[in-house]
Amino acid sequence: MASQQLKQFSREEVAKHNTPDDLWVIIDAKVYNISRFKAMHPGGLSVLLDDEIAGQDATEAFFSLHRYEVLEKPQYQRLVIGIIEGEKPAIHGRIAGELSKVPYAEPTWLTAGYHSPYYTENHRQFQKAVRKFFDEVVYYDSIDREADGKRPSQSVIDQMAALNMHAMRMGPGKHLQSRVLMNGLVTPEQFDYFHELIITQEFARSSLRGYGDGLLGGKVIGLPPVLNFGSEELRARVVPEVLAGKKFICLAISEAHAGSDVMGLQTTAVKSEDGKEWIINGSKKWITNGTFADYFTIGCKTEDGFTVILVERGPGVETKQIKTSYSTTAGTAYITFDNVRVPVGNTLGEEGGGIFVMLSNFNHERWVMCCASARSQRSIIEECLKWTTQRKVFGKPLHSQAVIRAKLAGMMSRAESVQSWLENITYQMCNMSYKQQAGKLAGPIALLKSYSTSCGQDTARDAVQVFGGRGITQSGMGKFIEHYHRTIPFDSLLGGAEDVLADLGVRQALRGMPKDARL
Ligand code: HEM
Repeated sequence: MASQQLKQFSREEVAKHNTPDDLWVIIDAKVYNISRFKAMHPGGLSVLLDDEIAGQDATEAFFSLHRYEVLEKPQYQRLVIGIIEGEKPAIHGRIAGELSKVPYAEPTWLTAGYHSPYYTENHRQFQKAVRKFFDEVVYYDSIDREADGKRPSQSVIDQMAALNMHAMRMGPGKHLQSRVLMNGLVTPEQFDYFHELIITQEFARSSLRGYGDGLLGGKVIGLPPVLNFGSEELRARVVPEVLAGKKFICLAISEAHAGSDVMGLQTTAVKSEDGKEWIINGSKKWITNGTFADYFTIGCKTEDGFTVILVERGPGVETKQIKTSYSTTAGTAYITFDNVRVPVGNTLGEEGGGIFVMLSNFNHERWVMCCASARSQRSIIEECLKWTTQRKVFGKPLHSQAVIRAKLAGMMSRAESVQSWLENITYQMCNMSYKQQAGKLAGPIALLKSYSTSCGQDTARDAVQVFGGRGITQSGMGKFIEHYHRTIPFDSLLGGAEDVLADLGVRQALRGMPKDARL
């Protein structure tokens, strides 16, 4: 019910209702009758009967123990019986599509009064529309699916397809040609890596981690080899249905036997006697979206070395769910291939040229992960700033403690540095060909990925300290901190382990050392 239609009460009137059988409280100007609810209150009865709560203004006490969303639930909305005369509710929760005013909760380009050389007016309009879409369409599905572990709802996938969001998540390129993007807000020619960064960051902001990967993360990494190295026939058949969200694809490289050591993989592909088919045997592990994928972009050992092949789900392909520390909505799978026959035309790139196919894929994949990591860190800062402001210790807000402020300083500095470096690299990507990117950016992107995920891990650890027990509790005030802390190791492993990537970055740099340089 709108505030103006509510019955008005004076604070003196509310104060009279302070007994177990007749119990009212005021929260943010609204009057709640909790006489019947008190017995069901998850926090117990006694806290509600306290002299400072019963019949009193419990706003501060309430917000130091509950998230705003508790008040939004229909079963609790029903407890509202009126409003304090002459007052209006002043506190709000999430407002779909809006920018946050909490410091550091948005990157500087989205913060009032700050400037950026990278983003145009078109990027700004695009960001607004994308945020509104993710807040309205994705957020609640993300919470529900993360909880029940089912794959992202097809209705969300379809709504994204209608805006050509699946195509945009593949970055700029020919696959966008003649598509209407975001209801025509950006043309395929205008669409650049900053538009893609916006999609990835808005998505990371409004979805939980397992869901984030579940919502076609496999396509983001599994489709590029088809797009860039598949035959025309294969592309014409596979790409449209995947970008329409009708069929699902995943990238299957790592195995129980090997991960970063791609040459140590044991899945084999041998040619049939007539040379027309590959016969594939082996297994793959930790494959995102594998449980529901129709297509598998897989790395195999072949006579000439390492070859990437597109396999379609069919006889001999079996997928089993792996339970990881995030939800099964990501569809993480163990996959077995037993004498799977695939036309040789499904080879992606040259036979024996799989390493090149993989390497050219890695840059974009890792950059996407950096976009998401930078954005998730900000969401954690927002949670921490709100919590340390509303939580009182020794009669003062939690942030009055210097040790807490020191943790916040670390979080803010890390998020800002990751975003600034990311935007610089994104700008380079906008001005380089795909080939130039492979040559010049493989090192910097590897270093940035390693740096941003290690920043994320530091921020997760600090946030748990700031939230205390709530930071390890799956419901209530710290639920997003618990989730972040539990799932952050994914960021630091997917797309290359942190240490391996840091080393790759240095080795790439050393390759560019001038021979005549001396101290
Ligand atoms: C309309 C009024 C209220 C409603 C609908 C309500 C609802 C809830 C719900 C749903 C929870 C558990 C969910 C969660 O973890 O967030 C909870 C926990 C709790 N509530 Fe309330 N509550 C109300 C008022 C109050 C008030 C006035 C106090 C007074 C201090 C209070 C104290 C607590 C405590 C101590 C907990 C346990 C918190 C924890 O486990 O960390 N509640 N309440």
